[in-house]
Amino acid sequence: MPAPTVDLLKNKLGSSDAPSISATNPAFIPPSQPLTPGKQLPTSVELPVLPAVESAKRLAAFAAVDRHIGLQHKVIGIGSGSTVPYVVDRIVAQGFQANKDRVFIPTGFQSKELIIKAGLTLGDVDQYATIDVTIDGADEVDNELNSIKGGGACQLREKVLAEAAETWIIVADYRKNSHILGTTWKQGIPIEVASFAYAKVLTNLSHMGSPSQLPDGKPGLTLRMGKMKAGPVVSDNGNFIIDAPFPEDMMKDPVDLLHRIKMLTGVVEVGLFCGMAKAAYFGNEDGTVLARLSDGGVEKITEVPKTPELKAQVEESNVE
Ligand SMILES: O=C(CO)[C@H](O)[C@H](O)COP(=O)(O)O
Repeated sequence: MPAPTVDLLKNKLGSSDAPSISATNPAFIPPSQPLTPGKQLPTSVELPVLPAVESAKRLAAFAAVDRHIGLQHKVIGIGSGSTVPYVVDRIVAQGFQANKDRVFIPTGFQSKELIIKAGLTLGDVDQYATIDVTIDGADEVDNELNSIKGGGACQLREKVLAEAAETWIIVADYRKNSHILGTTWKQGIPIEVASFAYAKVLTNLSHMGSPSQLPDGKPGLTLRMGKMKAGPVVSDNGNFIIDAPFPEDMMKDPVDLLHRIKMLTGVVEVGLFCGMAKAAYFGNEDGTVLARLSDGGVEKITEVPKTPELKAQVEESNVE
């Protein structure tokens, strides 16, 4: 493993004259907390008050980091979306000692920026083919912890990092917790395609049963178009994105659907992640977190501490 940029980390994480920048909001600069061994540890951290859904995302992210990112985890995958910045915030809150010899692998432009702005060490999956833990968001999660991903058009790298990870964890708010995929995420399965092949793949998907219009009159099978940009969305990998909804009876068997779509020539990756997650954490509006595990176990976490316990443990053990 290459040596981490300790000086950069110290600046961002540990020194009192360089306050850490919040990954959630780069413009929010919390009071600096010296993390130097031997200094008194802060007992609590004031977290910004957030709207209910944001607070739910933050809780899920904090609980997942606390449970799955320990000192032994040195190569960590960072997913994409609006929940993941809280994952980075919590990792940063574990402190300098915990982070100084870790490397972080992004799933796209957004998470790369998060990693860099947090002062963490950036790596890539071509350097680290095996990742200890990847934590990522999801657009919807079913009973079996299968998920739809790609709302942010990052599903190719997200799936590579999910597959490379020994442990892949989902973080989301309560709205993503479903029985059957497509119940709440109605815009369809995000499919990354080679740009020149999009028209052929659209035709293939239509023949497979993806409707051009939804029952409520909203658009069905579509090439995803840019906002504030004329033309289609182009992924971080230079490809187009198709959103393909399917009827409920087809969504009930996401593994079969995944295999059928993946076999279409021109498809690069499908935003169906089946049988990959070890656990999913759903933050609730009431301040609790629902953890659903791949073995079918369910746990309600009633309290997520403001400060990660790991930070105190590591720093206490380093007190001179
Ligand atoms: O798959 C994704 C990006 O491609 C995201 O993880 C997914 O869209 C969830 O995002 P958010 O946390 O904003 O709900």
